[in-house]
Amino acid sequence: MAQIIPVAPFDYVVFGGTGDLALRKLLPALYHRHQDQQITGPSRIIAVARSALSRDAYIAKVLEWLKGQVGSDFDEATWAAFADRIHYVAVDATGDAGWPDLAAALADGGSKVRVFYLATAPDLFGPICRSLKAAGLATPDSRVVLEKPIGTDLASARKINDEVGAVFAEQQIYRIDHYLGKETVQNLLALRFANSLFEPLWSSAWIDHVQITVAETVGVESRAGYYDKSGALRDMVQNHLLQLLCLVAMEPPRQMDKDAVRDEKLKVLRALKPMKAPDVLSSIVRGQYKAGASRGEGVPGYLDELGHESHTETFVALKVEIQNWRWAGVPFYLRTGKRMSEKVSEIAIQFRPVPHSIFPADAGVIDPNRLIVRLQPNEGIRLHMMTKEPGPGGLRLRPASLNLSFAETFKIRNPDAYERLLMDVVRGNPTLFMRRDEVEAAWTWVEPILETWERRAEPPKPYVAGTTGPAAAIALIERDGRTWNEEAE
Ligand SMILES: NC(=O)C1=CN([C@@H]2O[C@H](COP(=O)(O)OP(=O)(O)OC[C@H]3O[C@@H](n4cnc5c(N)ncnc54)[C@H](OP(=O)(O)O)[C@@H]3O)[C@@H](O)[C@H]2O)C=CC1
Ligand SMILES: O=C1O[C@H](COP(=O)(O)O)[C@@H](O)[C@H](O)[C@H]1O
Repeated sequence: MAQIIPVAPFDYVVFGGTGDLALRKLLPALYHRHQDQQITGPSRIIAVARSALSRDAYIAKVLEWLKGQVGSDFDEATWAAFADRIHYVAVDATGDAGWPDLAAALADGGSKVRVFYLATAPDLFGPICRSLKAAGLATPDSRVVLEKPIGTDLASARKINDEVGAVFAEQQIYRIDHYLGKETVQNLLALRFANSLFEPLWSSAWIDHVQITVAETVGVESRAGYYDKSGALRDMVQNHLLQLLCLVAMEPPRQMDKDAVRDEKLKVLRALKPMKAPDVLSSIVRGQYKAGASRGEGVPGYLDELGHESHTETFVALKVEIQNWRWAGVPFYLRTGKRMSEKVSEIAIQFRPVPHSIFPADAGVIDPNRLIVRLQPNEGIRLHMMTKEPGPGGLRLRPASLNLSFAETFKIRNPDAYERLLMDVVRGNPTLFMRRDEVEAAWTWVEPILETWERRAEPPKPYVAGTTGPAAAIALIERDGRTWNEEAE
């Protein structure tokens, strides 16, 4: 049984409270934390949105979504107590309406931790923060959580950071990247820094290359409006995939502390080899899904869903290099896409072959070791090794795996990333959140790619929905004599 340490009583003010993110992720995460008795005393969730809704109507909406999201963890008694914590205030973030009501709701809050979670479009972050200040609600101890995306390029990210920074000090600002809250992503830190086994091997001396894959089976569906202005590079690579890369590649931080960890990640981002125009053409593949099949059912293409022509990429594969002593010459292959053959997020560390084989040729081929960190689904860690095939006579080598399945080992529900992150904000621990300089360093690296794409105005390569992406992505890695890890679980 995991140890649950209750957090101090809080007022969580969720802007965008009627939105998809709040209803699908944030409220269910808070429900689970409440159910596990981590949320204490008079803690409240104050949902804020434009719609004129009564508290009862909002609670009914939450209930409808929650049942679908938490499944068998739903129970009436827990829900009744959780619903008591929920309040709703209609506020227009870009106008004057509703702010006095929010101030009145917070006035009887007592001395609780105050968190403003901005689950809205990022162009509202500045106006919301200014209004919070004008209404006297942004106290020196309160915290603000910024959902991704933080801007669409470096200039817009800086503008948002400046606007929010004019109201809140950096230590009050929590820029969320929910991948950092995933259990297996934190396990990557445990794997690297709570075991002495891997660190001596963790460099170009022993590692041939690294692959990071985040594949989804879903299409863009109801988020097409947002997604078409974003694309896979902005939506997934600039944040989630680069954060994963940082955790694989960073030097050991001196301690698990907010600045020690974020300083090391920042060094990696700054060491990424810049993508000049020729590199963009040779090292990156953009794709867009056409109609196909997903889990046995026909699905439309991206353009059919969107209803107009678009060059936005729904898939991207990149070969990335890190210019430092540890990683010189070790390619990091990243890929992410929508409407892929299966939902899988994993990191594959491919070790170098043995320097010399002592075995006769008929013993079989010696596959180099491969370490797979599976982020989702079937979270766990697998180490592929060579073993001797059992039996007398001769000596034949066979690949086999050491398999650590988290579900089988720990037998507890795998909490959603938001559960941990929402509680970390209340605890005042920003280690698993992005600092301003990290976000801006990531945009600095991504921006020349976007500029090259814009200048060339080439359409992305088509791929059939339900496949592993465009053929050019396979060629990207095979040109180097390597292959994507597609092994089945
Ligand atoms: N959905 C997801 O899975 C993820 C979303 N994000 C990001 O989070 C943000 C929110 O996403 P999502 O929930 O999907 O968006 P939705 O469009 O579903 O929700 C937007 C929310 O913002 C509110 N809102 C809009 N304008 C105003 C305004 N002027 N004043 C007050 N409230 C306003 C809406 O209120 P009302 O309904 O009353 O108009 C609604 O609650 C986006 O930036 C998105 O990119 C990030 C990661 C994942
Ligand atoms: O931030 C985002 O992440 C989701 C994928 O998250 P996961 O936890 O389901 O792996 C992605 O679908 C979405 O487009 C993106 O904005």
